[in-house]
Amino acid sequence: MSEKPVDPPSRDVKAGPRDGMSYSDYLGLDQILNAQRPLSSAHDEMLFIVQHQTSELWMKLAIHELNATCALIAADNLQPAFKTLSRVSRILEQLNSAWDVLRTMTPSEYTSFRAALGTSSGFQSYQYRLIEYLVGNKNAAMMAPHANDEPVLQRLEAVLQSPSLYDLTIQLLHRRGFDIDRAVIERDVSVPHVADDSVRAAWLSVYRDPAQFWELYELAEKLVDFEDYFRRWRFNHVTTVERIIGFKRGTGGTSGISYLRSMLDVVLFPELWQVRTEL
Ligand code: HEM
Ligand SMILES: N[C@@H](CC(=O)c1ccccc1NC=O)C(=O)O
Repeated sequence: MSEKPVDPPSRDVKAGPRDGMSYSDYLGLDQILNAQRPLSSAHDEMLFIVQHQTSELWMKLAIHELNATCALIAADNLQPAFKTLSRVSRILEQLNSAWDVLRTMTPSEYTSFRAALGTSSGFQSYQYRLIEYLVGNKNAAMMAPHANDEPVLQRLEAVLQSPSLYDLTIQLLHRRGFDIDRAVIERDVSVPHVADDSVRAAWLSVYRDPAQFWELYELAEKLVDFEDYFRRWRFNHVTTVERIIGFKRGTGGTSGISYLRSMLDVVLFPELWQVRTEL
């Protein structure tokens, strides 16, 4: 019996001709695989570079999915928002597992090339800052490292001034009939949301009767999932840092461990955590 001929892959005519396009061309591997330029002869610097580059790629996807999630929630289109939010949590899981690779680097191995890093630091990751802003950890001061990069500054500023994932969720609660304080709906979105009784009361109603508010209940749990994974990322970071550089100051100019530990206290969706005590 002869085999059915395989159809050629479909082509997107908008993108123009692609004859002869290879795997490498499509993925831009020339750029990606030539972007590892160690500054020292230390063996482990390659690990350090690849670890950060892969993290930045996953962050790029997380931003793409978070932007989509925000638009979907604003449009009351919750089912697809659940999918994009789940994907973001899975990306964080990926980033969390990646710490296991970096943890194989000892303090002496890191010290052998740390000086080459100069004043560069993860503190200057604009994609990380975009994620923090998108999910509501707003702090205008964190734009300072990007003062000389106008396009990045504009992106950060736009997200800083836009409602976060949680602001949009609270607006959704309001649209679905919950009595949310006006001050919360009309708040200045460029600063972090502060826990509010009317929001907590709304979530309490949702959690007390999931069957009646199933979509909101599912959204709430997806948000808790996200924050849970994000907390794990922060914890993995601070623990790895302590293990590798102890209490040395950070290259980015912060106190290092004490600064990173203070970030463990950030609560993105406070009422969703508070409500648990009342159930
Ligand atoms: C040897 C490994 C690492 C060490 C010793 C380290 C150390 C530090 C320190 C000390 C800070 C505080 C800022 C400073 O003063 O520099 C920091 C911030 C940061 N690091 Fe790392 N880090 C490591 C790996 C990573 C990796 C793999 C990532 C992933 C992208 C990362 C992302 C960040 C981010 C985003 C911040 C800013 C955090 C915030 O402002 O809340 N770091 N890191
Ligand atoms: N802040 C780190 C340096 C560091 O980890 C780093 C340096 C350059 C690019 C990314 C980095 N990763 C996370 O902060 C340190 O103080 O050793």
